[in-house]
Amino acid sequence: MPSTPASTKGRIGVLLVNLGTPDSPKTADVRRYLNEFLTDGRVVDMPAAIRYPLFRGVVVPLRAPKSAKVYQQLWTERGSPLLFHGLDLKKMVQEQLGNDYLVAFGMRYQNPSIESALQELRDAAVDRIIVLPLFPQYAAASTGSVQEKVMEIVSKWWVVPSISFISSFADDPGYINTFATLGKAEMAKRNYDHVVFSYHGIPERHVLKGSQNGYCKLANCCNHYNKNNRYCYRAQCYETSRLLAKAMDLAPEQYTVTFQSRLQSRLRDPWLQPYTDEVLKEFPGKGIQNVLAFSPAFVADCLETTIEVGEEFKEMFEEAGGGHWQLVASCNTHPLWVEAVVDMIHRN
Ligand SMILES: C=CC1=C(C)c2cc3[nH]c(cc4nc(cc5[nH]c(cc1n2)c(C)c5CCC(=O)O)C(CCC(=O)O)=C4C)c(C)c3C=C
Ligand SMILES: [Fe+2]
Ligand SMILES: [Fe+2]
Repeated sequence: MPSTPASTKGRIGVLLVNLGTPDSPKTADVRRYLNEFLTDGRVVDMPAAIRYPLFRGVVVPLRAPKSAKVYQQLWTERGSPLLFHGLDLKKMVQEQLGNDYLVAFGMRYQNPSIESALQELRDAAVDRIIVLPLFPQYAAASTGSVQEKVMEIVSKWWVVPSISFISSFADDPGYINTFATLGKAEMAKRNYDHVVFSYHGIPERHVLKGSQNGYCKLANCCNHYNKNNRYCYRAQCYETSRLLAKAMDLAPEQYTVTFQSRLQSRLRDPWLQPYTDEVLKEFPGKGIQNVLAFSPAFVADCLETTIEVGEEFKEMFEEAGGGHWQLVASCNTHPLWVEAVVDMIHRN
């Protein structure tokens, strides 16, 4: 008989998840990635009988070669930034959390898959699993899709462990402090006339579908983040912006909240507005010459930050007569961000 009873407590599993990225910037790999991404019913919420033939047969074949060119611009020696920042974050969070925890990293689309990351935790017989989708603001198309995938996988396990989800962290003090610190460092280098908080867009329809008891009407309802719009993407984007502005001592007239990356569709369904590309073209006419741009919907640099905000918007701003456009780097593996993630896990 052992002198002390063995503890029944195992390690705590932590699953960090980001969106996903192609395995390489080759058209074939980009096509495979887009096929998986854009046939997800939470991303493109059309009936499956239309979605699959339309996207696999028309949209993705047309888009893949163009997207591949952009991914070629983004690619580094270490591959896609979204992937290597995620793997680096996982390592650093593991070091900080210590041996009582086991941290795994997965992507919603492509590799490393959520399935492989969950299997790592299962093999280690973790006691319970904390899932942190790396999306600060809740969207059914991003966070919701990760939650659905995790539940689909574990529902097939014979023993289903206790699982908790950190569904959003739009107002998390550590997340806000990381971006504010990065922003202040840029502001110390030069004077800016205006700040833009540019979030990934989603169709307006997605916000309305998630509206509880019809509370959200894409108007002032989103101005205050409260129990009625707890999971409203738009309300959370405004709340993040307000908190960032407060942390950087910005008055309301010194910043604008905008939405980027809308998928142009012939159906012309509206996405969240105002659109970043339209707003920035009006800045020079208003005497705004120096703009500091944040992309707070992303905690790791990726195609949407480095290329869209850092290069494409910069070019558009300059063509419209603007002076200096500067992207604030994302949280990536900033020590404050690693600490913020560790705190969120500890609090869970
Ligand atoms: C912030 C979280 C994200 C939400 C919400 C989201 C919604 C969403 N996205 C598309 C279409 C595309 N997004 C693409 C890239 C992309 N999207 C996110 C995050 C969210 N998307 C990230 C982190 C990335 C970058 C990935 C990388 O590899 O760096 C792309 C691919 C690029 C391109 O071809 O333009 C598409 C397409 C839709 C339709 C959508 C809807 C609800
Ligand atoms: Fe996206
Ligand atoms: Fe609202």
